[in-house]
Amino acid sequence: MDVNRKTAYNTLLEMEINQAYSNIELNKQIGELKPDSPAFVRELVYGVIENRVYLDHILQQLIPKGLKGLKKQTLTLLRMGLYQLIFMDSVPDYAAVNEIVKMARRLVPGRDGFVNGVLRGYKKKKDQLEMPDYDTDPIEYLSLKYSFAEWIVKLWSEQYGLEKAEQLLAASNSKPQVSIRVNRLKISRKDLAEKLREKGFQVEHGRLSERALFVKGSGLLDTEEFENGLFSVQDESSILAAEILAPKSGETIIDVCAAPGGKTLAISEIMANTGRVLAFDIYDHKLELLKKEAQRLGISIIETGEQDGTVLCEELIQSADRVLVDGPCSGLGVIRRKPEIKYREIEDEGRELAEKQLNILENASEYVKKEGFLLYSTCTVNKIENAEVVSKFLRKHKKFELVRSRQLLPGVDETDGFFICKMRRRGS
Ligand SMILES: C[S@@+](CC[C@H](N)C(=O)[O-])C[C@H]1O[C@@H](n2cnc3c(N)ncnc32)[C@H](O)[C@@H]1O
Repeated sequence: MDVNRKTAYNTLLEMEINQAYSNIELNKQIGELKPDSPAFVRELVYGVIENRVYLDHILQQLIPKGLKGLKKQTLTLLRMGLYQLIFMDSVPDYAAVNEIVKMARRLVPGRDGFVNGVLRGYKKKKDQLEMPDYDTDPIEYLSLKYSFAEWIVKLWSEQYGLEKAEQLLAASNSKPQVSIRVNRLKISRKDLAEKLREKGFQVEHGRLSERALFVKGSGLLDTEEFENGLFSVQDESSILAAEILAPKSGETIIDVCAAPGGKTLAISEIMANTGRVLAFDIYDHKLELLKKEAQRLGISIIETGEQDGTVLCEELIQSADRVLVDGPCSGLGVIRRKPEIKYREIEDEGRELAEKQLNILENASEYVKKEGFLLYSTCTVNKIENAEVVSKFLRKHKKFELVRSRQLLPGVDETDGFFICKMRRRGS
């Protein structure tokens, strides 16, 4: 069996069966099976993930009984075969079909004839396949054009209008630029930019943050600058969130949903590693990465602890100058990095998550000292989880006032889709 396609198959099947994350699973499978062409594997895996809704729409038309009764193994092979036939010009059609049929013979015995028939059926029927029409059903049309679950297209068109929703869909399918946060405890932005340029990287200044750089070139994480903690890879939106929180040296900061720690570390750098940063998360093991990164960056002011943000911790009441709530969310702002989010189902368009987010925010607000600040952020583009959570909070908690709020959008701000809302606790 072709090791490249087998690696892609294992990754896609694990995602299908166990909801594995694409990047983690792909790296694991590449490490174990050692394919000859990791680039081919990546293209096939991400191609299938990014086009899954479209591929399934075509398969529905080729399989009279529909996809519901198919084994996950068979469906995965069909998606891989169809993706190669439609999108991979480098693979001849006969190879796309034959290789997948060979795999079917081994992996789903007895179903190879069916797989062969469906893939050959595509070649015969491809000009007769039906596509929805924008004027008749714009939601279904956009869902297929950009290969997104219909519920997301509907949600964005209700919240932003059809035109802006389409911009968001297109931008979410684009590749993000690599952005890094300069560790100004160790080096200035200008000096780091120079060092990286000397090594052949293309470097530009960030657009929103004074400590961000955009870097193009391969091997960034193999540089001595990375090893020595001169920078971290982080989207500019997250760096901006830490800058808007504006922590000062010597203050006490609480980060209630801190792992894996990107913002906690940015906050500590802004504080010049002076003061106290309490970093909590519900999963203790996820805080290990934060501790390791703190060492690499030369940060010593972070104290970590396992704590459920939905439970009020009495000891922390009014103990912090600033509190960050970067809570769990639907992730609709980071589809550029995690394309599988395009077809994940989320309970009640995010309303269930919003209840949890509000609960965590309310507890966290108790930790803020008088005249201190509270920052709520998410990596999603969904008003139910963003503006609505904050409005509910502010309506109920009159001792807090809004300072500023901003929804960053891919395609507009060239960042992840990211929501930042800063509030202040009144003095009396
Ligand atoms: C968006 S991530 C945080 C990212 C982090 N702030 C950063 O910048 O790297 C949300 C985090 O919330 C944590 N989480 C989920 N439910 C929680 C809860 N009830 N209490 C505390 N943390 C929770 C998750 O484990 C996850 O690490």
